[in-house]
Amino acid sequence: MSDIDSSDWLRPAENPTDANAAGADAADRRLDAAAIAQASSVSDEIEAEKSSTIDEEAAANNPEVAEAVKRIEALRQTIDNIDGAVIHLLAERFKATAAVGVLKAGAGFAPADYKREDYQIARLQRIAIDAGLDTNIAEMYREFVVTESKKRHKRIADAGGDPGVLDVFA
Ligand SMILES: C=C(O[C@@H]1C=C(C(=O)O)C=C[C@H]1O)C(=O)O
Repeated sequence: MSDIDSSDWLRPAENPTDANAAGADAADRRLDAAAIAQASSVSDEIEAEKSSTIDEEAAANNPEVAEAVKRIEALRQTIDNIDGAVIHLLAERFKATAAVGVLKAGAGFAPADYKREDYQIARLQRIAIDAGLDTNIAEMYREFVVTESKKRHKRIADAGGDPGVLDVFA
């Protein structure tokens, strides 16, 4: 059984510095709790807005709307393909990190490796900039997957290195 306390590995973000600031340390780019809270309050606002269902009927009497509907439908097919690919990639990522969790539990390593995380933060920021992606999105993605992966490492360690406790380990 692991005696690792979650406060040792679920490190709170240390710094509210703008994630886009050039030259900031990796630790400065970590999302802080306030940024996460702000992002979720914005999504609550969006949630509260009205929703529209786009369908052929709405476009029936207006060729401009009909054209917009056609383009939205084509873009949605691309969006659906991307979402499917992302889920496949996440499945593979969590299988790999679960396998790392088994090795760490066997070797007596803690779930977190902050040196590795700092490398990942800096790398993903560079990739996001090159790709034209908001660097906050890259950091939100990283924060999500790494936090989930460490939770699973802890579960594996608590189960004596048994990955059977996870539903994602193939
Ligand atoms: C998977 C690992 O464990 C943790 C999870 C990481 C991840 O999900 O990429 C990265 C570093 C660690 O804090 C690892 O050490 O490689």
